[in-house]
Amino acid sequence: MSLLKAIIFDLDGTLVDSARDLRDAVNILLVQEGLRQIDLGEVKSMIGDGAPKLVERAIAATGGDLSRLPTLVTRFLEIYEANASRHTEAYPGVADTLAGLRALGLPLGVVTNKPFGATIDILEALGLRTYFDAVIGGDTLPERKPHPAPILAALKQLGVAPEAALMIGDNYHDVQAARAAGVRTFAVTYGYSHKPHAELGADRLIDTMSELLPIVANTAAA
Ligand SMILES: O=C(O)COP(=O)(O)O
Ligand SMILES: [Mg+2]
Repeated sequence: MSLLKAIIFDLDGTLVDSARDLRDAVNILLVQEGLRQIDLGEVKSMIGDGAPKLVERAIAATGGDLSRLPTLVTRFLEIYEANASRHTEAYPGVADTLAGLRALGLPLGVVTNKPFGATIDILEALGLRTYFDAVIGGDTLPERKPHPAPILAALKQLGVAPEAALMIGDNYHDVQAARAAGVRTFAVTYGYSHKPHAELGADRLIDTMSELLPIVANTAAA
C-alpha cells in the first residue's frame, strides 16, 4: 500500500453494531402506526442508506402509508436520537485499533449516512469521539454515500489528499463512494452488507478490525 496519511471509517456495521437500537426505535414507530414489528435480521437488511431510507423500507415492508413518510421520518428521528446508544456497542478490536492508529500519528475520520447528532452521541457514549478529527453525518451535506462528497469533505478537514487515504466500510455504498472519491477501500466481512462481501469491489476484506493495525503498521515500516 502506498503512503497512507489518513483513514476514514464508516460507522454502522463497521465501527459499531447499532442494529438493536435502530430496531427498537423503528418498532416504537411501527406500533404507534398500528403496524407489525420487524426483527433484527429485517432491520439489518434496511440499514445503510440513512434514516429516511430505513423508515421508508420499514413502512413499505409492513404495509404502511408511504405518503406520510416525511412525518414518520421526523418522528423516528426523535425516538431514535433519544436512545441511540442504549444497546449500541463497538465491534471487537475497534477501540484498541483506533488508539493504535492514533499512536502512529494517523488522522482519522468518520463518514456515515447516520444523522450527525446521533453519530456524535454514539461516539461519545462509547468513548470513541476523541479519536476522530472529522465527522460527517448523513445530514451534514446535501449529498450522502454513495456520493463521494462526504468523503472528500472529511479529507479536506483532515488536510489529506484522496490518494493518501483509505476508507473502511461494510456496505457497497462505502466502496462506491470511496472509488468515486479516488480513495482505496477495505471492507469488513461483518456488518450489514446487502451483497456478499466478495462482490463489494473493495481492495481488501478484513474479518475483524484487529487486522487493520498490523497491515497499516507494516506499510508504514516498509
Ligand atoms: O444510518 C445508516 O443507514 C447507515 O449508516 P452508515 O453509513 O454508518 O453505515
Ligand atoms: Mg455501514
